[in-house]
Amino acid sequence: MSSDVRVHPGAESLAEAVAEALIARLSDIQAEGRVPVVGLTGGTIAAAVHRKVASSLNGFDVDWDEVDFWWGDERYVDSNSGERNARQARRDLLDQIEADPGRIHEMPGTDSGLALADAAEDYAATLRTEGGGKFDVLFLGIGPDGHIASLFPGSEAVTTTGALTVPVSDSPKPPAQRISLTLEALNHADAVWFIASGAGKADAVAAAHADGSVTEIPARGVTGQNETVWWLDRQAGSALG
Ligand SMILES: O=C(O)[C@H](O)[C@@H](O)[C@H](O)[C@H](O)COP(=O)(O)O
Repeated sequence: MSSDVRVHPGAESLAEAVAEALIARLSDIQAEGRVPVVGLTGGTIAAAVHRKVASSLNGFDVDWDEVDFWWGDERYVDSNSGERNARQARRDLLDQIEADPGRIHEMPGTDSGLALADAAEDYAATLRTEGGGKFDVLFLGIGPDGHIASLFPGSEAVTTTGALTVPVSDSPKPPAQRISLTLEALNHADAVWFIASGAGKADAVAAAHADGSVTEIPARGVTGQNETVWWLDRQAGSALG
């Protein structure tokens, strides 16, 4: 896999660099007269990026009312649960920048009353009808096992084709029930920005850059249509050759 690897000294400088790059990208897209589409992820480094975006003075360059936000995966729990990726993103970013509620496209929670499979299908339908899916920037955290979104190694979800979303009922990382975009859907993104920090990610990052099975290391299976960037801190990049 050929991709752009950008290594920063630590989590703080990494989060700051990613935040500034996102702001610049969104501002450029708006200058072209388009509404940018962003795919968010969960995790600690994503939360740090969200806080940096919210506190950046350059954030004034972006018209935040005119940005669409989606998620690559979500935990299938109550939509008010603190476990939700969306809850974290709202608290650290979306509420701070006063994003347009009509442009925040959360995955359903259990309080929707939908069965897991129907909830996954519901999000796929929303992606189709509301023009999502063609992300300008799609963020992906990576797990120490090489998972991205809620596509875990060896799971059926990794090999699902012909669908935008997949219900995950047996996630090895709690909670067990999740909704994830499929590899096919993730691969529609214009730019894919992987973000990883800390020594615990070093082996997964190196494995993602090595040839081999995508089922074994799902992170091997996603590249942007135009750009793939691995945003790392020094520790996360320490096992790259
Ligand atoms: O739903 C989840 O469990 C998380 O979203 C998860 O997929 C996360 O993105 C990665 O594991 C990286 O997380 P950290 O940055 O916290 O290690």
